[in-house]
Amino acid sequence: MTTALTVRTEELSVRFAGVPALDRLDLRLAPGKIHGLLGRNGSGKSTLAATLAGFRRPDAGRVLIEGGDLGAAQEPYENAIVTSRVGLIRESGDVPDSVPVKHAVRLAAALRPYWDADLAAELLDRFEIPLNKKIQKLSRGKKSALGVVLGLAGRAPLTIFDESYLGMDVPSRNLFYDMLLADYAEVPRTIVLSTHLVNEVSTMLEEVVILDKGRLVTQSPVDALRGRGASIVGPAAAVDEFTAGFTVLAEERLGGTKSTTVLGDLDPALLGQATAAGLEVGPVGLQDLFVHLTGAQS
Ligand SMILES: Nc1ncnc2c1ncn2[C@@H]1O[C@H](COP(=O)(O)OP(=O)(O)OP(=O)(O)O)[C@@H](O)[C@H]1O
Repeated sequence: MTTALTVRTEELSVRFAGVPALDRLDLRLAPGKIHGLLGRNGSGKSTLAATLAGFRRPDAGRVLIEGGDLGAAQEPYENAIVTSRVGLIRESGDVPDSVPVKHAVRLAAALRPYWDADLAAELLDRFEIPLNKKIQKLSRGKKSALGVVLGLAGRAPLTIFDESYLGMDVPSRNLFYDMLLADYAEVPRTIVLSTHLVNEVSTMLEEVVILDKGRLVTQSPVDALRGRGASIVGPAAAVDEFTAGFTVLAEERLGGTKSTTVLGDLDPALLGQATAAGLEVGPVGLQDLFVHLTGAQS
């Protein structure tokens, strides 16, 4: 039985040639949730993922992983007990690619204490990955899919997908999201999805960590983040009048109808005004907030 792990970082810093890739991060990833690790290119997502998985030693501060069958908090670096329970799936694959797929599957089965062979067989079949083909002969998408299969079937109590599915086409990515959600419902574990495809994963996420230039921008439950703003939809003139005093994150127009995303709290009085003006008020999109918080261009 897999048991989810809790992750904490304390003042975690990682530097390359003196330049910080992670800068004094204090995080807590609650057990048994799907966390989005979001950030623009170079914001430190891969460095954080590798450090959580024990692939990299912090330059300062520390990573602590606890709970499940690990018990008390332990640091992952050079710790075989912890690293066998943490699955990091990167696009590079991290498997020797001169061997056939079935060898990589056997190796993963031997290394992963919670490996599920039936799930692996089902996933290899669903993603149409040929068992006898050498990994180096697989297409980029199939290589990514193999990484995803090994990551899901490993059922590691902390499983981190570091943009490992980006090489896959849309139907394959959708299959990955469906299989992840189905298996997570059956065997809860702590999942981290590192990505900049915010829209694609936003409905799956329960918690979000946003990095920018190695710093923590925010860590928050998704619902709380969505509550930081609102989208106002209705006749363009009425939307413009209502949103005049707000910080606008995004605007979209279709004929006479407009949708404007604003930052700020809409109290009941304002919500009443919006309804009276014939406007619809919805939660803010995660992508719009991400763009705003990281200064990215959509
Ligand atoms: N091995 C390395 N040597 C030197 N600098 C590195 C190394 N790995 C990462 N960096 C630097 O650390 C910073 C963070 O990189 P990182 O790969 O963690 O970001 P990321 O958010 O995963 O980016 P992306 O979305 O582009 O994959 C960047 O400035 C990058 O250039």
